[in-house]
Amino acid sequence: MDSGNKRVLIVAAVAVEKEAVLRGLRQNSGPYDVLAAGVGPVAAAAQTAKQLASGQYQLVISTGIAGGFAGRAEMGSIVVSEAIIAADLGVNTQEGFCSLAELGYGPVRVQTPAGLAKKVTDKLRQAGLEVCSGPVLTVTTATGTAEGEAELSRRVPGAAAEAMEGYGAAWAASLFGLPSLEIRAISNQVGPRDSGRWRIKEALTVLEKAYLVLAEEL
Ligand SMILES: O=C(O)c1cccc(C(=O)CC[C@H]2O[C@@H](n3cnc4c(=O)[nH]cnc43)[C@H](O)[C@@H]2O)c1
Repeated sequence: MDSGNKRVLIVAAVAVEKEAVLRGLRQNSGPYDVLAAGVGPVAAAAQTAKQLASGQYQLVISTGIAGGFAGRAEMGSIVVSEAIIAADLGVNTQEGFCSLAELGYGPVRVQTPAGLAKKVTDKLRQAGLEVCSGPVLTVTTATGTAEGEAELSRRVPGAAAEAMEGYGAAWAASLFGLPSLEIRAISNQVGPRDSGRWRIKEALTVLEKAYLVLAEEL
């Protein structure tokens, strides 16, 4: 991530995520700003757009913890987006889910520049982190059943993770003509709700490690 003379905006949802990112970046005054924008795509989009209006940025990163799809992203691993997809933006019909894109109302996907995704993935892997690069889904309702997980895997083959903000931040970035990326630490598996198996502290530690590695790149 060559920042040139422009800044990188890192958009987390909640304070503990923001703090983990800042610990990784060693709180120093590099060319980045870290926000806790709130939970969900609307909060992420609104806060990202507000911040980008200053015209100081070259890249937006949506970040935090996420659910991982089994067989793609296990607990304690990192997911780097190839694309950021609004996976539940559409209509449920008797024939099944129909996305906004299929209905002709515009995109539901923001592509991450391939070179950027590869560079970040390689860098994190070289540092010994377990990393998967793939589609990261944005949902407005977290998945809590095996059927829900199966349906999302069917809609987006190769889906690596689900979270609740990425598409909002990425859409705001695209309105300003900026590229975006999502970097998530996996705290739980997507599927039947079992909050006793969530590993939020561990995921926040992995998130911190990821930003320690990326600090030199930002
Ligand atoms: O209580 C629950 O069962 C529950 C299930 C999923 C998510 C939550 C949250 O309150 C977390 C929302 C927050 O964390 C991100 N996140 C982390 N894991 C997931 C997930 O599996 N699906 C969706 N979002 C997830 C999300 O980006 C929010 O910022 C509670």
